[in-house]
Amino acid sequence: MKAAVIVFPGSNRDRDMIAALEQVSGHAPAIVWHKDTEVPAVDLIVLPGGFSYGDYLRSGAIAARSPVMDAVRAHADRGGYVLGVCNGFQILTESGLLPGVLMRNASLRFVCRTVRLSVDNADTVFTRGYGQGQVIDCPVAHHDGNFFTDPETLARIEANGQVAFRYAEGTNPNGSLNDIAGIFNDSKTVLGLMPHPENLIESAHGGIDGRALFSGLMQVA
Ligand SMILES: NC(=O)CC[C@H](N)C(=O)O
Repeated sequence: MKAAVIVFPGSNRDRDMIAALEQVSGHAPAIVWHKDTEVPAVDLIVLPGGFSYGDYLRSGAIAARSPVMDAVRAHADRGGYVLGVCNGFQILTESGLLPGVLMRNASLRFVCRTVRLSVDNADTVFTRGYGQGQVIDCPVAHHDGNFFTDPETLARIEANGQVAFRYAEGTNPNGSLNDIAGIFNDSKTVLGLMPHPENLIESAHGGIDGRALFSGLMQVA
């Protein structure tokens, strides 16, 4: 599995993501600046967390229009894997690669804590390291994580197995519709999620529940 991590001005989880990918796969990912117009030939492109462009306008809105995003879209159109975490998820919705929007948290507060997630669809490349319905710990740190969409799109996402993770056990930190924490595109090759699995990779992090996402992904040649 070859991976590339895109870095935007204001990304701050890029180093954590690079470390997680390297630790689980044994290979350092390519690092691509958002102004580049080409991404090396890789299996997986990752949009990391952070505050791209200071979250001005809307979180992820300006990054979604960065020069590199045409190459990310072309990769996704070819069926290449794309993972967006937190600000990366926001960039994926803002660029139309995933449906819905991420609104301000219902509390109007920045939330930084560990939540519980249930794995809603374990039959994908991203989630096959988990059991169906498995409940895991995962940290969140965001102010715009409140997933929202129109009723027709929500029904389609639900019917098509596009919900990857749901906040479990009353831990929804932001008011997301149907407790949605992460979704896939229609073909399950693009995943966006608000929690940070890259921050639960080794026991020094306080747990390793995020590791199976990366080890499952790395099974791709
Ligand atoms: N940790 C992050 O990626 C933060 C995401 C985003 N800037 C927010 O606060 O909503």
